[in-house]
Amino acid sequence: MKRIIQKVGRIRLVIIITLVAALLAIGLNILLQLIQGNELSYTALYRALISAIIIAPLLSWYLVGLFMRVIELEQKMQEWAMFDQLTGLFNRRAFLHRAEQEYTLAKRHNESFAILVLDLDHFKTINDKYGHKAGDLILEDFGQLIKSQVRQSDICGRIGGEEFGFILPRTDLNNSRLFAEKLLTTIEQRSISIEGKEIKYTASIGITLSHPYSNYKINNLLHQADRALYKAKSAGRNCYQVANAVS
Ligand SMILES: Nc1nc2c(ncn2[C@@H]2O[C@H](COP(=O)(O)OP(=O)(O)OP(=O)(O)O)[C@@H](O)[C@H]2O)c(=O)[nH]1
Repeated sequence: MKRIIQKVGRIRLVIIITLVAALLAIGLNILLQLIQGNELSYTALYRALISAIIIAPLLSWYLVGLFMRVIELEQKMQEWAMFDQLTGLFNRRAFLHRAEQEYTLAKRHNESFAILVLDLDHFKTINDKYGHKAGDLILEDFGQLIKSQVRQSDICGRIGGEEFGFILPRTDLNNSRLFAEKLLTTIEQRSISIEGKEIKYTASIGITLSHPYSNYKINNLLHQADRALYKAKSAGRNCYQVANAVS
């Protein structure tokens, strides 16, 4: 039903239902008159047809509309369950789910992939200085920026307040470094205007790799990337570091 409504559209569906209702009304009326042994009354047929033509479009317009609203709400709920409202990226749960899928796939095909954890720098200071709304706007802006920077096959999500995770399939250390460098430069060049003030922000990144022969699970790999991120913060921020296990 859902697919039919989406494919046919509300107006066409209402016209189809009306035509079917009119035909049914005439058919049933003829059947009823035959069963009762009456002569075919054209006035009764005419009345049945008119009432079907009046009632069917109104009722079906209302019901199809109601059904479409339910479909829209269902789609919205699915989105809310998967995506972070502020950035439009995967939320933590969806990110971890997709990461596990990539992990299984990479193992099966004997491939490596990169895991990056990125954290916006001094975000508390930004919130304190410009207000929570400005912090939210930066997160929104960052979500847009990320979407323009990653490939369709990459997986990225907001895994904490101002922390983001990336899975780059079939990516080695060299290419992960290039990706991190490109991302940091793009972020650095970005500025957003809030109440006439130009605000700039930076980020720090931790990188690790998943090898097909290693037994590290996604959680272990995220911890490794987190530790590398911590090193990047200690190294002065606005930079990336690679986890000890792969550097
Ligand atoms: N505006 C806004 N702030 C958030 C959101 N989620 C987390 N934060 C804030 O992000 C800040 C994170 O602060 P810290 O963990 O101290 O980190 P930081 O200030 O970025 O410092 P470093 O990570 O060490 O560079 C806190 O003030 C949180 O309140 C959000 O959705 N919106």
